[in-house]
Amino acid sequence: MVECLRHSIGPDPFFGLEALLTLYLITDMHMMVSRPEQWVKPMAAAGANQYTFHLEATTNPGNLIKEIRESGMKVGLAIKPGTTVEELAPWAGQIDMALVMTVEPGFGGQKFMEDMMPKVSWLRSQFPSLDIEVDGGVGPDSIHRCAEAGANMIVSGSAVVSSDDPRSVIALLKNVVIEAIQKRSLDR
Ligand SMILES: O=C(CO)[C@H](O)[C@H](O)COP(=O)(O)O
Repeated sequence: MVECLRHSIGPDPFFGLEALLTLYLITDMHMMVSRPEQWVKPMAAAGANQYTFHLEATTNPGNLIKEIRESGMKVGLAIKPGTTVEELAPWAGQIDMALVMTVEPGFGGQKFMEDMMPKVSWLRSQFPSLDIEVDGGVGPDSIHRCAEAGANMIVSGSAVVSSDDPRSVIALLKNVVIEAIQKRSLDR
């Protein structure tokens, strides 16, 4: 996953992105930008596989979903902590991944917002096969809550890079999520 965050609106491209994307086989672009419409074609041309935009950043989510699909990418839809899951729900049947932010977009190292977990649980109960991602403050202390709530995709920055043993942190995060997925499928 590649995160793109811009604080100002301007004509400058994401310099060097194409070279970066060729290094990865699967890339999900998390576009924490205003006017996400303007980057759909450039990201598709650069080789992105999935384009995740913020519901708060567009006035026409339906049209943007269509544009992303027509550009040959999968669709991710993200919501900030202040946005309700009911606002995302009407689009859930048309997207590949819902991203529930557990910090305010901006920078890594923030505290995990546990009170976002009901959004994840609700989405999982309503959309059993939807990819649900959690992003922000996720690490060994919070991963169990995310996995139990139903997240099957995790973004973790600080917890991994600040560890003396990043490999074991990644393995732990992965195992907790896989175990929760297996448990859910047995319970069904
Ligand atoms: O996208 C973010 C903020 O904009 C995330 O919080 C970040 O990328 C993940 O880092 P961390 O695990 O340190 O919260």
